[in-house]
Amino acid sequence: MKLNSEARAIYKSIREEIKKRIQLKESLAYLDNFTPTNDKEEILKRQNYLKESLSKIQPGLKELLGRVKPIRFKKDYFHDRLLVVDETEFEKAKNLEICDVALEPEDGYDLILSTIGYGIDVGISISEIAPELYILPLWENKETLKALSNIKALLGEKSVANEILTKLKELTPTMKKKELLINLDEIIREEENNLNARIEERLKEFSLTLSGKELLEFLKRLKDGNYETIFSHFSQIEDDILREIRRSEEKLNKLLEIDVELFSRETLYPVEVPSDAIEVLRHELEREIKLELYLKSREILKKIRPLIPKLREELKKAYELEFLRAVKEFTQGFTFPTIAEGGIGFINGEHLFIKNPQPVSYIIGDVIELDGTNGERVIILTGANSGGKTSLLELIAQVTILTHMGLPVNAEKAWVEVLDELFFFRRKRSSYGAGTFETVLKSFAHSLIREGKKLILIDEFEAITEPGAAVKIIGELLKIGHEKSFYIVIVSHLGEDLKSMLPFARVDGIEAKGLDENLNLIVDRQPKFGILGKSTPELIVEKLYHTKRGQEKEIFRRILKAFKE
Ligand SMILES: Nc1ncnc2c1ncn2[C@@H]1O[C@H](COP(=O)(O)OP(=O)(O)OP(=O)(O)O)[C@@H](O)[C@H]1O
Repeated sequence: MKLNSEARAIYKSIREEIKKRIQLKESLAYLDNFTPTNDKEEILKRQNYLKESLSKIQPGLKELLGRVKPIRFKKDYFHDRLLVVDETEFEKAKNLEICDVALEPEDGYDLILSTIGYGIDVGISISEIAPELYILPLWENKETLKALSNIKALLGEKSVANEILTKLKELTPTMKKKELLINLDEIIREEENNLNARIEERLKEFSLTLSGKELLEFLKRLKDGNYETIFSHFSQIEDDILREIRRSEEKLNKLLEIDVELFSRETLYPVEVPSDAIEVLRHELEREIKLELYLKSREILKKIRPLIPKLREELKKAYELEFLRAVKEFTQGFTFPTIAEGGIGFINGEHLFIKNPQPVSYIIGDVIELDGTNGERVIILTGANSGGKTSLLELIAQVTILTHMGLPVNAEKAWVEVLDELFFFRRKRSSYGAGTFETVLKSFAHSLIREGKKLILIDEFEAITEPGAAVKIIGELLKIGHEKSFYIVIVSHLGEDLKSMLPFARVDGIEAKGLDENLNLIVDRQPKFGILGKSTPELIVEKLYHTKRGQEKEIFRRILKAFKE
């Protein structure tokens, strides 16, 4: 379906409304499947798809879908492993571009994999050589897997995400160790501090026990040359310290699943783990964890590999679901229009961007029957200033565009004919120069050229030229439009003149009903069909008559009287 630039702006604002409700970037692409089309079958297909899918959307989905993140299995090069193969396999192995390949084992690798019995036995496939490529993204996206599983549960369906999560649990101890490795320094230094604090405590106690009577006893033994007891006394504290060191070491060994003497015994206070010892340990642990991670990943991948395509499907479905959820949120209270022949009509349409709008019913053509209408295709919309004429044109455009997108529309009921083109011409407030007049006139003429089914909405054209000329121009344009069976709604204050020129046209009027208790205009946004809209000057005069005093009041009384005669 073709839209001119201002109609396109309305389409864009509708798209924006849906877009801003979509939480996942990956769901945005689905919007492109709903561009306005003049293909009736396609519209009906979209309607059927939405009717079925929107009914599945439930309130709890928003939060769950918001937690879905893309799971990307990206190819990587593993510098930590060497694949040893024989000559016949060398090319094939190299072409995988996943890790170094050699004919003989070499030093400097954490993992040696081989097809010819040098290290861990593997076949030449990515899932055997680097199973982490699949397993790590899944592990890192456990939240997404949980969300997918809950989404499916909410829809009463089974999810492979659940199965994958169960299998991934086998990786938990290895991953915990990996976590510990990141904080290895802090863990060791913390234990070191604890240990030194405990030793300090012991030393303090020890010095206290030396005071007083015991000190005299000590001196006596010293005089007697009885060094043994003195040594035994001091070695007791040494034993105590060594016991504390072992306690700390056992704690660390248990935590890190190792068996090493970490603390140096050379100085007993303060004790310290030398930095290079930590580095050696880190390296050792890294190798161990890598191997463990590789082996477990391989094991898990064997079981879940067949589930990955289904998982991809589920993710795609989740993106689609999020798109549908946003559409449902946006179209709350809307209805699917009936695709009909003979024009555009709706009951209780509500403007998308006016807060608490008054619902308006309208008809162009003979798609439905409303009192006061007679199947007219060309309509002149007249009426009170700020009555809602522009807003009604916008509402007609919104209903038309939504229909052609295949979406439900913002009305209680609607009947819309499939159109080839939609034109919307806004009133150009900014300039009244000849340039503007010329361009506007050209684009009006342009809208009438091509054949096809068209809806042309024009907002107050006379604003850019003098009323006399406007009647002639508009009159002629509308005649051409009528001859070509286009649907046209034009906002104009020249209703009376145009009506006498164009017997085929209907003149509708939006009217002010009167003044409220604060003397503000009460406008009935619902146009009266076939009735020229009274403009509001009379009500303004009435307002002034009521609010002014003395001589001024008298003037307004006389004007008001003139209106009533
Ligand atoms: N159906 C509606 N319900 C509630 N408010 C509305 C409705 N239609 C229009 N309005 C409000 O009325 C005001 C005037 O609307 P609009 O600009 O469409 O009037 P207009 O008749 O085109 O005015 P003008 O005579 O200046 O061209 C706007 O603030 C709009 O939000």
